Amino acid sequence: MDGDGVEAATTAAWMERHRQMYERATRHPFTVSIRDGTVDMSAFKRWLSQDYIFVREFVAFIASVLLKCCKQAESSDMEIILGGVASISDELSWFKNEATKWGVDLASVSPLESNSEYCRFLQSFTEPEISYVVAVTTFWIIETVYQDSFGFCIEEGNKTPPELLGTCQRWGSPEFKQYCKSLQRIVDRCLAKAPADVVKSAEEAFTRVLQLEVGFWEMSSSQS
Ligand SMILES: Cc1ncc(CN)c(N)n1
Repeated sequence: MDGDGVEAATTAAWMERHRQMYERATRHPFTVSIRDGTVDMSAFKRWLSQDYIFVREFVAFIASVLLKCCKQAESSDMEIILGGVASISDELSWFKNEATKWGVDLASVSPLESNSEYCRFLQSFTEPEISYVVAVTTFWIIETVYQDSFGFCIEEGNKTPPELLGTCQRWGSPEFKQYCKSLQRIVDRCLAKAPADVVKSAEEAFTRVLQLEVGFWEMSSSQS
């Protein structure tokens, strides 16, 4: 509690507690190399093709968050999460267009190990035992890592190659930042009412996403 008796936001406290891990996920050498203009284009293309596979799995994940939301949450949450479902269709088309632009054949791509691991994690959310609070926390931090990572690539002083600005704006835009903020408000509201064991599981999911995101960037940079 702060001096006014208001509960400090839990997500802000986690960001502080796990700051190093958060920085590793959002200031990874791969995305920093986009910002400083030294990105290896074969790594970029690998990221693009692997992320297309990820996003296809992410569709089912968001659908599972929406389902849990409809069963357990306030109706205003549903409209925000539904916005995420709507924009994912656009995201898939975007990946297909980019792949054509970069000469990447999406049909011949198989998931690399770190991607498969992340996809298995997403699939685990279809289990009905996983609560809405943990699921929406996971959704928020997955989106936030991309928002922060790519937002940095278009901040002042960037040397991002012009042909990659569209990619960075996709997740770094002020609109997407606002979307992530609205998810964060949902998460904080839910966590404030959740029992301690659920808050603990949500924090574990938060740190797990940060690890998986680092693994995803590493895989993109090095094909491991
Ligand atoms: C690995 C990963 N993490 C997050 C996002 C953002 N939807 C993404 N496309 N891919």
